[in-house]
Amino acid sequence: MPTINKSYNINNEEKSFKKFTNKTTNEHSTGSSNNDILNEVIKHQVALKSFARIIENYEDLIELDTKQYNLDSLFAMDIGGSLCKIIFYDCNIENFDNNEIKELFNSLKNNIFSTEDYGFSGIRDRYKSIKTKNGCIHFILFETQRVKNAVELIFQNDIIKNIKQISCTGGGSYKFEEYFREHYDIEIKKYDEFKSLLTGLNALLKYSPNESYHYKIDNTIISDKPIPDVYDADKKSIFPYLLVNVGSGVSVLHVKDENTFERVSGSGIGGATFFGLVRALTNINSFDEALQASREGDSSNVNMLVGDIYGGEYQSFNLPAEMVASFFGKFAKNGTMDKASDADICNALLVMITNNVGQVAYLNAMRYNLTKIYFSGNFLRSNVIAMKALAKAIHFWSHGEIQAHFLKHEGYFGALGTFFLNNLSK
Ligand SMILES: Nc1ncnc2c1ncn2[C@@H]1O[C@H](COP(=O)(O)OP(=O)(O)OP(=O)(O)O)[C@@H](O)[C@H]1O
Ligand SMILES: CC(C)(CO)[C@@H](O)C(=O)NCCC(=O)O
Repeated sequence: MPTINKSYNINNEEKSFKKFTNKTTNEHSTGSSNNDILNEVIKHQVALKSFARIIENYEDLIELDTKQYNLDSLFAMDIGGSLCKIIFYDCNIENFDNNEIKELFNSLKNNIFSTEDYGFSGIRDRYKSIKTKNGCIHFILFETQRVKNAVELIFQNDIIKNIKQISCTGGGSYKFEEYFREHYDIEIKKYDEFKSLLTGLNALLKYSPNESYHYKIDNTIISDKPIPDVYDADKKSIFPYLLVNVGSGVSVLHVKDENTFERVSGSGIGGATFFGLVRALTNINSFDEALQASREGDSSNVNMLVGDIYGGEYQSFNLPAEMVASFFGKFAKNGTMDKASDADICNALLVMITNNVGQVAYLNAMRYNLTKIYFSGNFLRSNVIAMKALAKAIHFWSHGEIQAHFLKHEGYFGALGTFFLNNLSK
C-alpha cells in the first residue's frame, strides 16, 4: 500500500511553510512578515479552488466506447525530464460486463483514494480533479527519478498484470518503453508531447469555464488575487496565442488555431535549472522548500543592483536604484557569500530564471505579433512569485499591450491531452 509521508494541500502547505519558516527566520531577517507571505499563497490557492470545476458537455468532447472499457483506457501518463504526471479516470463502471475487471477497478480505486501521498514524491492534486457527467478525472504526479516505484505503488501487482498498454507522452515514453515491456509486459502507446499538450490545454480552455486566469496590473500595482479570464461564447477568442511551457526546459509554441501550431523557440534555462542550482548552491533539497525559502529571501544580498553601481538610480535612463544590474553579481566580490542565506539565494535564482523565461516569452510574442501568452508547466506550480513577476514584466515591457495568462492545471495538459487522444472517438 502507498505510504503516507508527505502532503501537499492547502492545509499541509501551511503546516510545512510554518515548519520551514520557524527553522529559517532566525537565520536572516526580511521586510515582510511570514504571515503576509503565507496569506498570499493561501489566498491564491483558495481563489483557484473556488473557480468552477465542472466541464460542461464533456461527453460531447470525449466519447468512450463503453463496450471497450478496460483498465488500460482509464490511465494516461506524461513522463518528463523532472516529473511524471498520471491521469486516472474514475468512471461509472455500471457498463462493465466483466466482473473480474470490476473488482480490479474497485481495488485500484481503494488504493488510489486511500491517500493523497504516494511513496517519497507522489501526490494526488485533489483540488485539480475535474468532475464529468460520468465520472471524475484525477491528477497525480511523481518525480521521474522514482517512476519505477511509482508505477508499482499506483497499479499494484494484480492490477499491473491486467494492463496491456498505457498511453504515454513526454521523453520518458521513449526512454522507459523497454523497461515497461521487460518488467510488466506493458506496451507504451506513444503520443507526441506538444500535440498532447495542446490537446489538453485547448480542451480545458474551451470546456472548463475557469481554466485560465491573469493578474490585473495598474501602473506597477498587481492584483492580489488571480482573476478568471472571460471568453466570448464560441471561444474563438482563445486563438491565436503564444504558449510558453516551463518544464525542466522551456518550449515556446506559436498556436494559430486548434489544429495549427509551430515550436518557434525554446530555452535550456528552465525549471530544472532552478531546482538544480538550488541543490548545488544551498542545503535545500525539495522544490516546495525552495519555493517557500524564496518567498522569504532577500536577493539584494546576492544580486548587484543599479544602486550598488551608481550609488542611487541611473536617472538619465530611468533605471531605479533597486533594479537588478547583475544577478549573483555581489558574489563576484570577496566576503559577500557568507552574508547570503539559502533563502536569499533561492529568491535570486527564482527571479533570475523567471526573468529569463519572461524575456524569451515577450520577444517571441513580439516576433509573431501576439497579445496573449499562456504559461504552463510545473515550474509555475504554486509559484506565485514567478507568476506575478512574469505578469508584471510582460506588462512593463509591452506597455500593457501583451497579457500573461496562467493555468489552473499548470503541468498536467500533456497527460490530459494523451488521455483525450487515446479515448476520443470523434
Ligand atoms: N515536487 C517537485 N519536484 C521537482 N520539481 C518540481 C516539483 N514541483 C514543481 N517542480 C518544477 O517543475 C519542473 C518540471 O515541470 P514539468 O513537469 O512541467 O516538466 P517535465 O515534463 O518534467 O520536463 P520536460 O517537459 O522539459 O521534459 C521542475 O524542473 C521544477 O522546476
Ligand atoms: C526537450 C524538451 C522539449 C523536453 O520536454 C524541453 O525540455 C525543452 O524544450 N527544452 C529546451 C530546449 C531548447 O533549448 O530549445
